[in-house]
Amino acid sequence: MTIDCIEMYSHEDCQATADWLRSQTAVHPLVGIVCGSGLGGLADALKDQVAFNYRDIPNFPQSTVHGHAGRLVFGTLKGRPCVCMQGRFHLYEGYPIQKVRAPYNTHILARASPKHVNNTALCHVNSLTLWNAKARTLIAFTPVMFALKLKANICKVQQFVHLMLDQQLKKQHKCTSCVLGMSTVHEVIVARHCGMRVFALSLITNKAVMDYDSEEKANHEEVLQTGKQRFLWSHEKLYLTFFVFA
Ligand SMILES: O=P(O)(O)O[C@@H]1C[C@H](O)[C@@H](CO)O1
Ligand code: HPA
Repeated sequence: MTIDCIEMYSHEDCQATADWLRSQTAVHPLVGIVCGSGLGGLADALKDQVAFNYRDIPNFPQSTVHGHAGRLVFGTLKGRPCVCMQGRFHLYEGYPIQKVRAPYNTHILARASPKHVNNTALCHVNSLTLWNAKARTLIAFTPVMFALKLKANICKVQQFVHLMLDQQLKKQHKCTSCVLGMSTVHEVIVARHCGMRVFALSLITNKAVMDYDSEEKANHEEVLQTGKQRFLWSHEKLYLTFFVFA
């Protein structure tokens, strides 16, 4: 861990980011949504939008993944102030954990598993590194799944353990009742650490590569495509659901 990392993402830096955003918009969000791959269109549902490119926000990381627009969009949904991240940050982009977690010191997200497994602990990456390393475990998600089943007639909603993998670790686990991801867990840890309530939905986009010997990787185009197709017919209800529990 270098001194640079510590200095770059200090409390003061996060405060400066938050202060800058507050000075630019009168919207004070009650809810924040991190739009995952293929789900950036969620932000388009916001009314009275005020949007910022990540590159214009002080101390903010940049999106490098295809399909992640790199915009922070403030507005209202069903009359409630909200902010959407069109683009999230991943360890596989080469970002240190301080950068991946930076936006959540300031606000949230979107995926659904009541528990998660932080597989990146295997390579000594802890979201609370240099911050509060003692707070390693948590009850991650607000228990809304049963209510969600009643309220939202979207796809099939099921509870799964969310298993986070780095690209390099993709073959290390045989997990039968898991959804796999490359994000979310660090976001949840930091948001919970900050006292936020978290609700996460995972859209199942593809069949995971589970063959230990396979060189195959998740097909990002397939992930984006599935996201777009599902989003087209489900976003109205999805949004209703978010806001019932905000
Ligand atoms: O936004 P997330 O991180 O959920 O998107 C998934 C995981 C990888 O970033 C990418 C793989 O195609 O999509
Ligand atoms: O196949 C996958 N593996 C891990 N994370 C993912 N996120 C979308 N698809 C995948």
